[in-house]
Amino acid sequence: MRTFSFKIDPLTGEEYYEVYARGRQLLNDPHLNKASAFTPEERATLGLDGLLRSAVTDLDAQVDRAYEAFQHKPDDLEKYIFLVALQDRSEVIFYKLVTDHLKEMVPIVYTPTVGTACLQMSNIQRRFRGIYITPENIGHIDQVLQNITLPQVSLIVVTDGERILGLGDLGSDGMGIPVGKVSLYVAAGGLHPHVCLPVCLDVGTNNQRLLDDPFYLGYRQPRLRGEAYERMVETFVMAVKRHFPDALLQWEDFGKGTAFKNLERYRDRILSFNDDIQGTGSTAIAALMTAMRIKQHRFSDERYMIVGMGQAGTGIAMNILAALEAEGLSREDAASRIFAIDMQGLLVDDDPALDAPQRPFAQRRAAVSGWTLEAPGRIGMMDVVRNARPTVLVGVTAQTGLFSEQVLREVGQATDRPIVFALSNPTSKCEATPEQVWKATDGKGLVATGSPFPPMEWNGRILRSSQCNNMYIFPGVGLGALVAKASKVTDGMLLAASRAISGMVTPEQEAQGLMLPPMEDIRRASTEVAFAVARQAREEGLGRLADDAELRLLIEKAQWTPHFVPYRAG
Ligand SMILES: O=C([O-])CC(=O)C(=O)O
Ligand SMILES: [Mg+2]
Repeated sequence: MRTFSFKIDPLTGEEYYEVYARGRQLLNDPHLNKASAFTPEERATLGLDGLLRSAVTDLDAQVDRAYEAFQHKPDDLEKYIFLVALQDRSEVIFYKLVTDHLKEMVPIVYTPTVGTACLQMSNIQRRFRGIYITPENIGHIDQVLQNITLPQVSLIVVTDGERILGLGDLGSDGMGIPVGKVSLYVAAGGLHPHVCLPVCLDVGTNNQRLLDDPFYLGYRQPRLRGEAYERMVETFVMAVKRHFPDALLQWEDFGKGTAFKNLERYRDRILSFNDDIQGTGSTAIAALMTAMRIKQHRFSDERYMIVGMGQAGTGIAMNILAALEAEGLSREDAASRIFAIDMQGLLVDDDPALDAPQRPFAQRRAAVSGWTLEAPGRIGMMDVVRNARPTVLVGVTAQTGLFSEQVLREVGQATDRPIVFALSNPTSKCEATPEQVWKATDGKGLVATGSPFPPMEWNGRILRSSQCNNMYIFPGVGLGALVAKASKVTDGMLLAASRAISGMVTPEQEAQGLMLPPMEDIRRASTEVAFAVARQAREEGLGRLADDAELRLLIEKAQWTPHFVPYRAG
């Protein structure tokens, strides 16, 4: 049942909510609760008399008070728990706090702390957010979607929890990730919290720790697989299409096998994209575009080693391939510059075990048959480093410290400015810290990581690493696609997003080694991405036919900043 409607006073043009909820119900609804900021008039007319303490404060004072309490929390997990509890009390106070202190808050509500939280979700969770769909309730999915109390659903982030960050299968404890992504859609992208829905497809888990944990709150079964799984996803997607035909669906942290399938199966059928394949791939290529400017190189001047051909590795490899082809290289010539390593070692074209996403990135056997190997057989990372002498290193393996000092040193000798992307999340899974890269390369490495790291002083200079995280892409892509009323998210739209992000990096930032805008600029970055995406959608004939100025205005109008709207009793 609706608890309020958004209205505009025809006489004054004032925006307000006509509120049907009263008293405790109002205070218990995080979308409506203003807590001590309810005005005396609202208190009198909405049944709040006596339910609040005497003082009437404004939003700024509420945020100051919350920030003070936040700072007293002893560690990051406690800070996370505090912020989630605040969000459960009042979305507006929560988002105002997060946007006012973005740099400090993002690593708590998002990567890396959200990873720590997901590892203990069943123990720390107080209230549930979003919706959980299981093999038991998928049969009445229409009822489930009717239980959503949001006034409108425009944006859905969905996971099945199989590959949460670099932490693996966390079942529905992984719901922390869609919740965290939604926080960035609002704080960075500017979407209204009333239109964003986190969803967990709780199909069970193969994580024995969770299955054995008496406190685990998820669907306590081994993962649903095969046709039954695919049927469930199809039923979900069709229900989304029926109930929220204009919404954008973001696929998040699925396992590799299902992620590629879902993306291909649905990318032309509904407005959707995969954050881990396309979002991470687009952010990485944006950072590489900047790196080429810094080095005054073309993509074809570099040799690329990608370790870990999961979703991120494959997405990045596809974008590098496209960038090389855009410089005029043939597909074959372009692919020969990419050395992709997965479980079996370097991907080589005579390996019968290659899967479809790996195949375009396999080296020709003839190209590597003359290599000197550490041991015959499998071609390992060190063999590639020694023989191919890569100048760009991308790690997406969830293997902590994989890029050893020796690897980094050798790459440092292959080029003036080695480019090292150690992208696994959270911090505990990083392949190499920026400090390790700089120490091994005499401060010359251009470094990006998935989780944030502090800068470092080196011979009197400040060196900075970039947080190459899909947070630079997804909020703006979602906003831009929605504002443009695009029917799908295309590769062209994602490329436009990457160009916009790279274009924001200033020469001063480049001089410090930054390849992406600093995190403090994430809101502006999202606006630029949204504009680039909407414009590209128009160029491709998939979006609104508005001119650039109109698109800018539409985006500006769509972006919400946290504030309270006056309430009138309805
Ligand atoms: O959530 C993040 O920080 C980036 C991401 O999508 C992942 O690591 O799966
Ligand atoms: Mg992800």
